[in-house]
Amino acid sequence: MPEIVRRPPHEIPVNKPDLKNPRGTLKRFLNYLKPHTILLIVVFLFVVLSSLMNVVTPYLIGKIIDEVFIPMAFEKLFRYLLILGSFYAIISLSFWIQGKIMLKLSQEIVFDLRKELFEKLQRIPIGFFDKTSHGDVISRIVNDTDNINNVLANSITQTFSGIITLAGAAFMMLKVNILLSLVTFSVIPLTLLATRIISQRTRRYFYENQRVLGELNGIIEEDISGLSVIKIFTREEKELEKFNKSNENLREIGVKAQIFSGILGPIMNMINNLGFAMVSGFGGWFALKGIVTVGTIATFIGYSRQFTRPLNELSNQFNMIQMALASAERIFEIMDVEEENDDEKSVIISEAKGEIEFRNVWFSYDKEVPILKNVSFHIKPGQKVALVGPTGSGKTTIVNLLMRFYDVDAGQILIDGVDIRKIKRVSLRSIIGIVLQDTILFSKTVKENIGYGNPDSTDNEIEKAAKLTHADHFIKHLPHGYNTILTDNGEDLSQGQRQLLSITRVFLANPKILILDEATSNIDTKTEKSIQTAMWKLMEGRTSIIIAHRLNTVKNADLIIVMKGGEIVEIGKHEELLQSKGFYHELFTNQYGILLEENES
Ligand SMILES: Nc1ncnc2c1ncn2[C@@H]1O[C@H](COP(=O)(O)OP(=O)(O)OP(=O)(O)O)[C@@H](O)[C@H]1O
Repeated sequence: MPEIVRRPPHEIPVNKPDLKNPRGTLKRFLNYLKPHTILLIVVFLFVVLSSLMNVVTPYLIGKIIDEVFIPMAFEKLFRYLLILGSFYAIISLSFWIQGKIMLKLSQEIVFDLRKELFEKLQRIPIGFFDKTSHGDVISRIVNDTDNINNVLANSITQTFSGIITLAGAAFMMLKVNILLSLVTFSVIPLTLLATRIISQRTRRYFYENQRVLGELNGIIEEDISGLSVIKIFTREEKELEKFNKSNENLREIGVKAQIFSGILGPIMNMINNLGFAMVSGFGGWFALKGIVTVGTIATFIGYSRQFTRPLNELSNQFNMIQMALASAERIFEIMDVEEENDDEKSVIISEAKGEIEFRNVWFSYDKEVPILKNVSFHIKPGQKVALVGPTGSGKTTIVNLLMRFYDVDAGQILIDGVDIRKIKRVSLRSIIGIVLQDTILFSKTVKENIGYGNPDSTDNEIEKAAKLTHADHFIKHLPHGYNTILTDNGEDLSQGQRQLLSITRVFLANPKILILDEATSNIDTKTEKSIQTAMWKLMEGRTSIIIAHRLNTVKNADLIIVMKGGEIVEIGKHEELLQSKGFYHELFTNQYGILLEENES
């Protein structure tokens, strides 16, 4: 099961974003916004409109008090109320419109990003996943795009409107009364200080909270996937202890995080109230002295509220934008991975004969420790070749190279005399069929799974193939026969049944070259017999390489290639190799000693 690297939900980063190239990333990201320039301008205009109108409302309220209530000139009241009411209505409408546009736009952009990422994944060489965990890639496609979505939908407009409101309110205040402006501004340092101290702590606790949550998720995930092993080794108590410790940690840190984040609101309220009190106190004093009007005091009470809100929010929004940039950086990292590109002159092999040759092949996964050392062999069309050797000797690596999941460091691999680097990958891979030990099936119907490599095949062809491999028998007994939907890699089938399906799938694809990884695990004898029969049937008329674990296979093979430590140590037929009493003989008597004696007797 792939390890899923959990990144936090959009609001709280696990780690502080570590941006490598924020400018470059931003510039590149803006390209995704370019097609939506007109809509963005519309949104921007609405943001400016609503923010400016918002800034004017306290001024209007002050005016109503000074011009309507104080002189008791109520005939003007209706006009003012109409203006104020229209302002509020336009502000709300504008918020609604900008929110709607940004929501739609962010979904569209994220849809494109996810699509581009997934398409890219199909073109990335398999070697990429040796260095990057599956979980990390999943996290980039799901969580990082989600971060961007949230910032696009909310933070951009909020940041703009925050800046405009701050600047607008400051401008209006200074215009109306400088003295009261200074009184209102005097709480700014307190607001900034409180936000800074509390946010820093809250963020730290939230980082920690997410880390422990990730740890707990990891424990649960591992426990569920390894449940049978836990039970076999009776480790339930220990696992429970581990879980309880992590759960307790999460509780403690969760309480701290929530308490601290909850403190900010009341403290800000207190500072706001202090601001109100100061504005009212000084305002009253100034009013008595005739420096300001009562309306001006009301105006300033309104502004002091408008002023502190963006002050609190802007730093938060800035953090979110940074996080989204970090997410964009991680997404672009995948988009920049070098792709599997075919050489321009590469060819398509339409009628393959199935001849395979490895010529002095050297290969290493990390370009340091050689895994295959000067491997050479030649397989004639239609030959059945068994690949044997101890674990880690390089058998799977040979298959990986033949499929061009990796390229050789030195030497050549030829199919029908053509270097495989000169064959288009799609063509190469369609010549070769693989049946792996760890069968991969998809959450589709049995029928679709069998026809996976051959989507145009008819129901008749699928059933015919299944009959030939004897998979038909068990498929018919499934709840919905060929239309049964398999779940979670065919978890509801036995291992043998999964293998029979995978053999049938390759059968239908009808490749010229076949690679079979024989199952080593215990399958009941009846199914094993079916699988063996199916495999031999599949091999008819095809060049086959079998990573062999069974005596029957090696005995009946046309050629046996014996690997040891990345080298070919012997090549020959079963009897010849046994007689020469070399490594094959040793391997056999060690591994299959009893079987061999039984067979010989
Ligand atoms: N993706 C990889 N990255 C780095 N090293 C790898 C990778 N895959 C395999 N190796 C290393 O290459 C060597 C050969 O592995 P390979 O899987 O080819 O052996 P094998 O003969 O198929 O073994 P087994 O019979 O156990 O399947 C091993 O030492 C292994 O650790």
